[in-house]
Amino acid sequence: MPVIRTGSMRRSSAPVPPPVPAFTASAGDYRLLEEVGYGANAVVYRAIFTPANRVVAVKCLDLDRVNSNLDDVRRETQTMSLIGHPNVIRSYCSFVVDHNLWVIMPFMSEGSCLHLMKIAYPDGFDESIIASILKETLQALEYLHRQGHIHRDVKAGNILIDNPGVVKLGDFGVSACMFDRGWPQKFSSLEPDITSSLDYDRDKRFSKVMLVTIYLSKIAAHFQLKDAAQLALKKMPSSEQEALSMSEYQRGVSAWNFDIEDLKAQASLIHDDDPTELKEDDDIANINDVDKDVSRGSHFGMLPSSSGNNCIDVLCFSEQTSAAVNPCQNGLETSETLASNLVLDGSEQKADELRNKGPEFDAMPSTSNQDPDGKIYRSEVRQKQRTYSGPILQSGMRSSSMTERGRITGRDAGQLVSDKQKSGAGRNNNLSGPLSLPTRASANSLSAPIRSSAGYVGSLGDKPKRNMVEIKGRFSVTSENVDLVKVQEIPGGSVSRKLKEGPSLRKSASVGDWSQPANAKPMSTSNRRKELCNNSVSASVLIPHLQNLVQQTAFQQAGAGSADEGERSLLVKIFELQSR
Ligand SMILES: Nc1ncnc2c1ncn2[C@@H]1O[C@H](COP(=O)(O)OP(=O)(O)OP(=O)(O)O)[C@@H](O)[C@H]1O
Repeated sequence: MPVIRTGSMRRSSAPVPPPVPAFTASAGDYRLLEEVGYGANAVVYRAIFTPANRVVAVKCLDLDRVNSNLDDVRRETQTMSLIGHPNVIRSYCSFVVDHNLWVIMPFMSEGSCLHLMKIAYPDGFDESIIASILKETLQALEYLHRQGHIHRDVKAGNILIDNPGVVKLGDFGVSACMFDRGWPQKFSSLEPDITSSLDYDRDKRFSKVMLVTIYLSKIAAHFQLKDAAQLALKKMPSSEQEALSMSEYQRGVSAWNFDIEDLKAQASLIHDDDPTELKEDDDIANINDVDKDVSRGSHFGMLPSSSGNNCIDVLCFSEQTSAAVNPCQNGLETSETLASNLVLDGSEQKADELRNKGPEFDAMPSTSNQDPDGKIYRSEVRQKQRTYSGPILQSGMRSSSMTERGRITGRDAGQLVSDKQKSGAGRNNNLSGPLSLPTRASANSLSAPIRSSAGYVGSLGDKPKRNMVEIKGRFSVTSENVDLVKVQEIPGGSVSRKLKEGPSLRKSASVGDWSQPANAKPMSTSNRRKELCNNSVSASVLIPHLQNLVQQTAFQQAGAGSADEGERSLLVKIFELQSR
């Protein structure tokens, strides 16, 4: 039984392939063995290339059947022969035999993901396996997109696996070249409903986001096939079951619930001339560089700009905030420093707010008694804050390795995913793909809801435009992390209001007792600094947590429409947090 070993999918551990012999375009040189798969237009055989005694796959396309669409055949063979990427299957050569076109390609011994699921993983792959396969598949897609190709048929049956765990994307039968008829048309033909009337200049970043998301959602939906066991038993599904399966797939895809206008609006906020922005073509490539950035402290390879950019990058913000609220480690930075940072980045209003709250913030009561091991805790804070701020790195992803998490987490993709999550959170918590929502549904109180530039606020239907402008860049989170009042602004937030006003606040405050006591005396600057040094840890930890709780509760409320239930769950989560 084939085993997918996620670790073995790393290229470094893959054995060096033998040199490719000169394959000939002569049918006599190939001995067809067994049939290994078939699709709409082709049968695929395992075969031996006898001159070199080399195992290959021969895809026999029935030209009679594809007669009406020879262009597609030409495109497929052309594309495959030009491919040069370890995650994309290439063709060694192709030639016509009778009414068939033979395409000679590397033999992928484990077959397709669909095939594997049928025979060995009837309930679908584990999340870690999915993550690995997705990573490799995204690399393939990133390469293809750079070359101007759109695959248009990404599915489990077209993701092929070789013995040491090599993943290759195959089947270019319906792929499109962006340079053929102009980009927008091609892109529209990918997902006509979604991409009508795209303007290349305005929407190019959006397009990248869309492509990645569409692919992710489709792949994820495929990996969640639940009828694979039945197929494995070679039972034909009944028409009802087939319909059910199809609807499951469609839900898997549509659960992303694309809000095109919102995405376009966000895309248009990103300035391409910003030096800190990635080049357009580097967006997806950046996905692969995440690991390196993690070690440098910037998860997504997006560095914050101090020049008022509109970069949607909550992560980098979190870095600044961590620093700012950890004066012990980074020199003394108080609310004034935070405010300056905000001004630097063009968020004067937030800066003013923060200045006004400066004494409050600076004089937060001590929790040092409750945190005797403050230093260690503080160092954890930095890490945790980073994690919370990542657009896609949330609770479930934390359980898998940072490497895999990061690689699947592009800034734009994550942002879009977060948008989809926020918009669909109330309805379809389980449908947005195994990489995020299932874990989110079961998220504990510490998991950060995925955030985007548009923010959860907009997603809940309260003045999305205003919120988007407020939240763009990294400042929204900054102010929320240090400014508890911000929590109150969450719409539908009867819970948050209660959190502030009601006894539950007092209770939850016992976690870190971070609220300013009414009778607190003003402290001297040095005391305040010491206190801040101690308190900032709990404040920086607690506030985002509580905020996340509130967000989650707000999501739940939006879905369930039950304030009481949301409040109860909030209390439960606060209790969990407290006990940690
Ligand atoms: N190189 C290969 N090595 C091993 N198996 C392969 C290879 N290529 C294809 N297969 C198997 O054959 C099946 C059909 O191949 P392919 O998808 O290329 O055919 P198709 O007719 O283009 O299919 P579709 O209906 O998706 O268009 C795949 O799902 C896979 O199981």
